[in-house]
Amino acid sequence: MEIIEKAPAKINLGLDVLYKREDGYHELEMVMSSVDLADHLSFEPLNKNQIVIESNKAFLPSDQRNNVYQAAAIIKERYGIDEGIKITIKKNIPVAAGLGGGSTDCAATLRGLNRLWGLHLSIEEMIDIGMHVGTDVPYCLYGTTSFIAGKGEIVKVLKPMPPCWVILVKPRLSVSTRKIFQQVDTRRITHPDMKNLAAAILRQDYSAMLQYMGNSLEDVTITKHPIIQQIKTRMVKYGADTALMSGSGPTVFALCQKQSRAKRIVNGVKGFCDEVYMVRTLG
Ligand SMILES: C[C@](O)(CO)[C@H](O)COP(=O)(O)OP(=O)(O)OC[C@H]1O[C@@H](n2ccc(N)nc2=O)[C@H](O)[C@@H]1O
Ligand SMILES: Nc1ncnc2c1ncn2[C@@H]1O[C@H](COP(=O)(O)OP(=O)(O)OP(=O)(O)O)[C@@H](O)[C@H]1O
Repeated sequence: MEIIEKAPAKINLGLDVLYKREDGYHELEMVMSSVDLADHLSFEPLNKNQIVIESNKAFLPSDQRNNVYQAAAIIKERYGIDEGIKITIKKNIPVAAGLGGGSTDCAATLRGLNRLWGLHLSIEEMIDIGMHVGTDVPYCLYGTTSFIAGKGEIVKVLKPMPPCWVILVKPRLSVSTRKIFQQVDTRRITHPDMKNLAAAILRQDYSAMLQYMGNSLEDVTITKHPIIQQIKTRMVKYGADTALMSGSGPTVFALCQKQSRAKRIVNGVKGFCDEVYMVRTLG
């Protein structure tokens, strides 16, 4: 029997870093949503008691460095599963981009193995395993517009964000989330208002949502990579309602409501950046 799971990319409509915690991580408040750009994972039983990872991207690790491998290994150990598994990842989400690719693959693996092995794991158990792999995994397990707090483990589902077009632009550079957090000085960064952002989404108020969107990490990443600011400026010039960096970057996303305008933005950034996606929000 083969099982398929879809793993959608996330965007940060908002990200605020409150303070550095004693455990070295940062206390966050975020609002995340998912878009219809997704990896596809398939799960097949193996005769040998092994975890085998295959993917369409040669540069992705296939051993314990892969988030998918880590999730499968924890499940096998915790629940004493003596069965082998082959997991094939069709990677469509850009890697190390701020779009949560590794975390969403991990969440899809928890869902897939839960089904395949009939484990009946609760969402709390899956969140507990997921937090050992990545702090965006709890959100990805829900995968629907949410307010997130703590290190990433507290998820409060909101309503779906008001539907619109999302244009994703990934400049040709990779950003280390850990290094960006190391450079954050919480007294000097901006602190976007996540509670009002969540309230705007609950009211389905598109213009208030735009007003409260913001990302505390943007200035830190832009200082290292000014091209991110150039992409933002270009997208607004071509008609975006707003343009913001996702996560720790470097991907920038723009929002707009009209398809014709979304196409104009895509044409305006193509040539400047070659990795451009025009997608919809997920309901
Ligand atoms: C910045 C975000 O993309 C926002 O969505 C995520 O919080 C990052 O999630 P991720 O890519 O799954 O990253 P993780 O592997 O969990 O964390 C990478 C590194 O970011 C830093 N980190 C992450 C989350 C957090 N609440 N505080 C932190 O300081 C830590 O140094 C950690 O080692
Ligand atoms: N299944 C996977 N998909 C993508 N990256 C993976 C995976 N497993 C491990 N990695 C590693 O994780 C690192 C970060 O990749 P990922 O795409 O998750 O970053 P990201 O989009 O910036 O995440 P976030 O937005 O949560 O910070 C890369 O160096 C990559 O090699």
